[in-house]
Amino acid sequence: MWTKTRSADSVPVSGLSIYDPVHLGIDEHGRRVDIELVYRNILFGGEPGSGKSSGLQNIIGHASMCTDCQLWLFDGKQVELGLWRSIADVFVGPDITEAIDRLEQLQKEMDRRYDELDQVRRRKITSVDPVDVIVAVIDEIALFSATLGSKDQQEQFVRLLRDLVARGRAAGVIVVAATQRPSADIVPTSLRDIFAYRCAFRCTTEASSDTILGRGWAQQGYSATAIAPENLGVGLLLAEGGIPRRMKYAYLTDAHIYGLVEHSQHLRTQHAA
Ligand SMILES: Nc1ncnc2c1ncn2[C@@H]1O[C@H](COP(=O)(O)OP(=O)(O)OP(=O)(O)O)[C@@H](O)[C@H]1O
Repeated sequence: MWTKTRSADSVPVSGLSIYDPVHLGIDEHGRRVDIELVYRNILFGGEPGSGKSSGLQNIIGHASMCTDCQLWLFDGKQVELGLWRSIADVFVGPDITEAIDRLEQLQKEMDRRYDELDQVRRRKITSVDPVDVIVAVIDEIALFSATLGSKDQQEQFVRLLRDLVARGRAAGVIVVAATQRPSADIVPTSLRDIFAYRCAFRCTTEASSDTILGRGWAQQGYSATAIAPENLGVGLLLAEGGIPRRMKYAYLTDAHIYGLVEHSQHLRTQHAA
């Protein structure tokens, strides 16, 4: 059982809250990298096979151990997030119509929460409120915004995504998104800039790296092109107002995920009882 006096290098696996820091990995000095995800969003980008899913899996792993959040998984590739399917509150495969329906549902829920907050003259939900934080994980953005469906549907998907990233935070809607196509058509500046956390895994060009981190970082020496192809799971993590931090993500094997899923089912059943 996790207690607040745990040692600095252990990672709690039970009794977590989505309001707790989320462990992602270690930096190049061997220090833990934990992020405050609540009230924020995170974007992962990098070439195929660079390790982006280890970023997603760590966040889902944390959320799976929390009884104060819902997991909404949008898996354009169907198999990337599939291991978590049995504990997901919503699971959308490569189906643009369903993805749009679900994002609209999230948008309505966000607006409903803002109406309620407004009525009680508050600006954001907190851990004492009896509402779940919703963690919406989208892998891969490009499949929904540029590959599946019609142009109209793709544009609608991007509009909804942008609105949720821009306005969802205080209403307890967190967007975690990944793309293996870090280009301006998939991640326009207006979308990129509203993610508080951005992480670039290995990229082939400085322009791609800047597409994720923000213009100018490559010129200042922070380019994900410098990550060697064999350094899987290494990324440059940028937090609002900071400088990119090179880090290595913790890696969850399939066996770890099976274990977490089983434990999560147990936690959720206990919580519902
Ligand atoms: N943090 C990590 N530590 C060690 N190895 C890793 C790590 N992350 C990924 N790998 C290795 O790299 C392989 C590819 O990683 P992963 O599937 O996460 O890449 P990806 O960027 O999500 O790929 P895609 O763009 O196809 O979704 C994994 O199967 C694993 O072997």
